[in-house]
Amino acid sequence: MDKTTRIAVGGDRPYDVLVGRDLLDPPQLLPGAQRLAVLYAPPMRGRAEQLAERARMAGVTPLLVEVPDAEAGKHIEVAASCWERLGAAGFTRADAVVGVGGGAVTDLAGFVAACWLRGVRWVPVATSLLGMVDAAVGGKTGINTAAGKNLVGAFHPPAGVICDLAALDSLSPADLAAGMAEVIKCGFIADPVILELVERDPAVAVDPAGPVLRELIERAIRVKAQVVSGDLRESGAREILNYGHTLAHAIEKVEGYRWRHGHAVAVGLVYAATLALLEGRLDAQTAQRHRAVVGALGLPTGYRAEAWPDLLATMRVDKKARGSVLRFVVLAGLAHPTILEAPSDELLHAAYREIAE
Ligand SMILES: NC(=O)c1ccc[n+]([C@@H]2O[C@H](COP(=O)([O-])OP(=O)(O)OC[C@H]3O[C@@H](n4cnc5c(N)ncnc54)[C@H](O)[C@@H]3O)[C@@H](O)[C@H]2O)c1
Ligand SMILES: O=C(O)C(=O)C[C@@H](O)[C@H](O)[C@H](O)COP(=O)(O)O
Ligand SMILES: [Zn+2]
Repeated sequence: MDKTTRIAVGGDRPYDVLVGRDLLDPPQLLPGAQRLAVLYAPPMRGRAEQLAERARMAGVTPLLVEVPDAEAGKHIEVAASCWERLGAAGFTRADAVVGVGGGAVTDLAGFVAACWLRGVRWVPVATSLLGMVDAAVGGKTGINTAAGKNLVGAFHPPAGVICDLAALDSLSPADLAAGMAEVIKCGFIADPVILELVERDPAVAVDPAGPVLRELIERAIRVKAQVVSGDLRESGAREILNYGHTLAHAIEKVEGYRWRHGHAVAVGLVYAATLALLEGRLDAQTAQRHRAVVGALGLPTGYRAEAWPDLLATMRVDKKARGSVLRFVVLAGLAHPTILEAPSDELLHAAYREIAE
């Protein structure tokens, strides 16, 4: 039997992230729950049904709720339809929500739970790499709107997080690579050992059957757990987890949410490094390391030149902006994140020209 790792997340409402194989028991994390709404998208139907069966065996009544896959599920109308289902089933504050899937489904499930009766318990069962290392941990929940990515949401910590490594066996190579973008983000902002493990052999690093991926997952979760333990509501330190995301979210919006989040983050990391290099804050070697690691994972390192005006306009509604002042997370050195306040449009554009295709 494979061992389960427990990573503690602190704060006012502490919980554990469980990392292991064949973990399918959210009711254990939800004592007293009588009903569980199990939200899932079609690719994870089998896993959701298995989980529902396990809940039934534990004396808990499951309500299976299928939602559209990926970003199509992070929509107010989908959330509203979930609330209708909870209402029809008479969900009370004793009951709970479980999201089984990638980051999109767990973001939606957390948001549905955050708003129902002003907040019921929830557990994300992360099935994608990105979900395990990032989306399921930390209590940020939300949906997209016409105005932008994740602009509506709530901070609502889960009762616990389940990362079932067995799920990764069926994840596509493109989604594995997307998850690696958030893993290396953690390497650049806080844990350079992550970068060394990836650089040693990128193909081995992303192999779910190999010896390295689990260590990378646990390292990335520890970085996130440590940051959010001290700053759930992103009043300061948590902003470092947004490294690469100012441009990434703009690319996602310009692409109509058809790009993978992790792919957009990959471009955003290279952009943020270039910005810091041109501003004189980051050395050329560390900036170049971004491009090399991102490229070695088969992730994109640039974006369309002609998209710049749209990207700049979208970045102005980034959550880190204050009034008309844009703010970027940039590195002043490896594992030394800082905030770049009010960069000029000339600097922003010059950095973009370096990554434009
Ligand atoms: N809340 C947060 O802190 C946070 C952090 C990072 C990202 N996010 C959000 O997470 C989302 C991205 O998550 P993602 O990369 O997991 O994308 P995703 O949820 O869209 O999943 C990608 C695809 O993989 C499929 N999938 C998931 N698990 C699978 C498995 N085990 N086998 C086969 N297919 C599987 C999904 O059904 C989907 O088609 C974005 O919406 C992003 O904004 C949130
Ligand atoms: O948890 C955080 O904080 C992050 O910034 C992690 C990001 O990887 C994630 O994509 C998050 O959803 C972005 O948050 P947002 O507040 O910019 O929407
Ligand atoms: Zn992200």
